[in-house]
Amino acid sequence: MYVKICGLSEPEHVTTAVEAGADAIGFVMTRSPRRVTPERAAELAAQVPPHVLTVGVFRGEDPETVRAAALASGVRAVQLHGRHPHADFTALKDLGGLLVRAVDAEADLRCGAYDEDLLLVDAPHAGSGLPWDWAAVHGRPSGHWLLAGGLTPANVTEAVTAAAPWGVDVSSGVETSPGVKDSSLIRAFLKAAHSR
Ligand SMILES: O=C(O)c1ccccc1NCC(=O)[C@H](O)[C@H](O)COP(=O)(O)O
Repeated sequence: MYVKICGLSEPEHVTTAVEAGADAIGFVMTRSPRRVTPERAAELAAQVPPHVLTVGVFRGEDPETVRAAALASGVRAVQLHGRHPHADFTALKDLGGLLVRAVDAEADLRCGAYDEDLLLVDAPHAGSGLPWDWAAVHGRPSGHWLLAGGLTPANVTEAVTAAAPWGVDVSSGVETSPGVKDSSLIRAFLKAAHSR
């Protein structure tokens, strides 16, 4: 099971996630309690070995703003939340990194429909930490896709059984309060997800 830990802002938590076997790490560079500047994301990304994907997370910014932040931070993937048109993905293709399209269950769930490499199927309000009806997407997305939204160390097994995703993504579920990550929760989430 592919696991992405999102919304990291402290070096300690980046180290924990890498050592506990995360496949990808996300840095939120849009309005959020987890927001980091591109410069801070660059410092954190410099700690990450090449086998772990670094992802810049955005919502609603225009492609040029996303491009500038991605280049300044050095992330190897860009994750776009919100109703971005196909053209925004096309415009970012030449960055050379992976493109992640983050959507809710009502959207087009064909991975690649917008030239993205990976689909992230999230709760209607990304980053809220609220669980949703994961079973509603069972068998619907095509290609490589991550399940997100309200996952925790305690419920990730149930969520994976319900939705049968290729991978999972967590942020709020490994926090003690919005934006404050916890190393023991990060380890517990990775252990539970990898036991699937
Ligand atoms: O984390 C945020 O505050 C955020 C704000 C705006 C767009 C995206 C945001 N987060 C995305 C993620 O961290 C994950 O992709 C996912 O939504 C995590 O969900 P959850 O575990 O429920 O926090």
